[in-house]
Amino acid sequence: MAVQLELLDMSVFKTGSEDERRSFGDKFLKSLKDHGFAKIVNHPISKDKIGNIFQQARSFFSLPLEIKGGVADDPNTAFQRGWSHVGAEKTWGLHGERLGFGDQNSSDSKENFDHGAPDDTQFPNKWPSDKILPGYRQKLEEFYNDSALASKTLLEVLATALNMPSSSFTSRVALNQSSTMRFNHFPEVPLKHFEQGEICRIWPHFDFGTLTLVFRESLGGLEIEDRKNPGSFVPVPCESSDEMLVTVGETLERWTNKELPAGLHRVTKPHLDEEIVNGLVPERYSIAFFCKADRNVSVGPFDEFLVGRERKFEDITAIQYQETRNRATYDKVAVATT
Ligand SMILES: O=C(O)CCC(=O)C(=O)O
Ligand SMILES: [Fe+2]
Repeated sequence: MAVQLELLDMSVFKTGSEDERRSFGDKFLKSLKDHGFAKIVNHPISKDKIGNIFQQARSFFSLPLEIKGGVADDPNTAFQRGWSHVGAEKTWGLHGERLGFGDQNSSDSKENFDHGAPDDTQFPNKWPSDKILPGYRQKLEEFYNDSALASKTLLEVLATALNMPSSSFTSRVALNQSSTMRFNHFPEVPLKHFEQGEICRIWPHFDFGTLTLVFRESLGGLEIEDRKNPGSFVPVPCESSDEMLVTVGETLERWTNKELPAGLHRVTKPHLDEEIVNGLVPERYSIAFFCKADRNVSVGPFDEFLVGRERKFEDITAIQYQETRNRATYDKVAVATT
């Protein structure tokens, strides 16, 4: 059975009263606490912008392999930049063994394109030339900035709902150094590969950052852990193309000493039979904005969450944490950078 998360209406931050904003914050916190996820509508990123950015994703992935290869990601660096071919990422490496899914040869049945902050000189972005994809870079940079702003608003709302100063989380993402925007493309696959347990579009994982904003089209496939039955997954259908799904990532789990546990999720075949066409699972696209802590900030628990409670996480910097997670995803040694 699918989970129906309440649709939270963010227009209250434009036109609503103080009470409506507080009520949004309380519901947002409850949904994140109970499920690790929340669904938001009437957020600041317009339907047109979302439609346009999916168009950009389609244009990029339909380029010939040799052009995509010209902006290939280097898995030895801490942050992903550019194109990762189908099978490059092995999300299985993060939790597959513990959860008993797949095996160590299981890679993700997807290709992706990642970019970070427009002005990042430490891990520069990789762009296809403007002659090949006119306006691609500009549109993606705009979407990155819009998403960074929306994430900051949500982090402020969340801190306020937790009775903390509103800037508690945003002051740790203020340099906007580490957030990443990702285009995912899941090519068409025979259904039988899913049924035989050979593949997953993305194996069960937690995102690494604070909050993730996910944009999807209607085709299903995203499933979240059913916290009443740990280790089992339930679909979260996309009810409207401008809906934004917000995910609690590992950094927020660590900062709150597990007061807000991260949301385990995976991408697999759609749960509705009518979405399978002649034994084939159609191609699917999604877009994720991972709002991540600035590089030298600690991802250990805040003092507020340690009063009278056992410390669950060590104090390490966000960049060190990112390196360890990236290494597990690619099964390779990431270069140490500070
Ligand atoms: O495709 C989706 O719906 C979710 C994507 C996701 O979980 C990710 O990119 O980390
Ligand atoms: Fe994810």
